[in-house]
Amino acid sequence: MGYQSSSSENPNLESTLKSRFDEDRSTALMSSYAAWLRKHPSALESFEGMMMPAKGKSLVVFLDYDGTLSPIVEDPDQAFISDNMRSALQEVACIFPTAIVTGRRRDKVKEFVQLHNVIYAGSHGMDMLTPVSPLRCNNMHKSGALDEEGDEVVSYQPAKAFLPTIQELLKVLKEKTKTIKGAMIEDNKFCISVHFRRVNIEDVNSLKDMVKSIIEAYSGFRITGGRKVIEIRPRIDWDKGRALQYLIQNLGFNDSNDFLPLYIGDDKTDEDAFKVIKDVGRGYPVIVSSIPKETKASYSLRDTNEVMAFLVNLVNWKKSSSASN
Ligand SMILES: O=P(O)(O)OC[C@H]1O[C@H](O[C@H]2O[C@H](CO)[C@@H](O)[C@H](O)[C@H]2O)[C@H](O)[C@@H](O)[C@@H]1O
Repeated sequence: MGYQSSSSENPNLESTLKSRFDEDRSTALMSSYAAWLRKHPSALESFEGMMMPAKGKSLVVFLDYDGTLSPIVEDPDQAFISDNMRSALQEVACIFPTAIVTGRRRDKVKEFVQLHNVIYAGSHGMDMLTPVSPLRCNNMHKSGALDEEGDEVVSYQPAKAFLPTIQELLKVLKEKTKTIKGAMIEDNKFCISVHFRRVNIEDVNSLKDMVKSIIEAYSGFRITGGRKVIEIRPRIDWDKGRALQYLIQNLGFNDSNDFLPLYIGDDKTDEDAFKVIKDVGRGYPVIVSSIPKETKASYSLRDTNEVMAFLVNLVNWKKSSSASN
């Protein structure tokens, strides 16, 4: 029998095997992504067909923030939106009623986005200011809150009664999680995020257990998950799906068959909004993902660059369909 060298005796063999393994893995990933794409076609590649039913109807645009309008980054405070994305969004919002529905606090996202003609629904829709009159297209870069600017707004904050306990919880979480390096607590006003993106992998479960045991003492709260984040929210029947329904009604579209909701999001919490659109039976739930994922969305976009290209397409589509009428 011939002698067969093992990979540990032969570093070249080891690296050949590794690169073959990597190739095999990326081929497998590519083919599973291709299979997933058949079920959730690219909203860019399907754009023309997708927009056929939208001719003559009002499109209402809903967008998540992190992972949709801004790329995922290590530090949540550095999740800036690019100037190009801002311009695309500004144009979209000039044509279609547009809302950003985010898990973050409303004022924080408004500070990032800096557009005046967009509705901001913060804390997973638990903090909404909706305009009484249509949003203006001038003065897009005003940075103050709508009410401070003198515009009439309707405020909806279904979890207001939880604010004192949320403040108490913030203190407890900040104090207790100090022992876990990299853990970060974000105050999202009506909910709290405990970030573990920068926590050592071996400490993540301890952090999760710690948060779980703290929240067990607060029966009015529940835990949900996002991208390397534990989210703590008041136990009320409200989520991004309910926020979408509220906004549709508030914008005056509820009794009309002539509107189509479009919702683009990347996270588990966006699934509630996808479900509402699926239940309505018309409109466009679009997931942002570069890997196959269990989702209720009908269409997909790979990343924030594709989201931007899609928004630009929307503007051009509207301009050309208006010109041909
Ligand atoms: O509903 P969203 O707008 O998607 O907000 C969900 C959470 O987004 C932010 O966290 C995520 O993005 C961070 C910046 O890219 C990233 O560092 C973090 O790991 C992600 O989970 C935000 O900071 C959270 O408060 C939101 O709950």
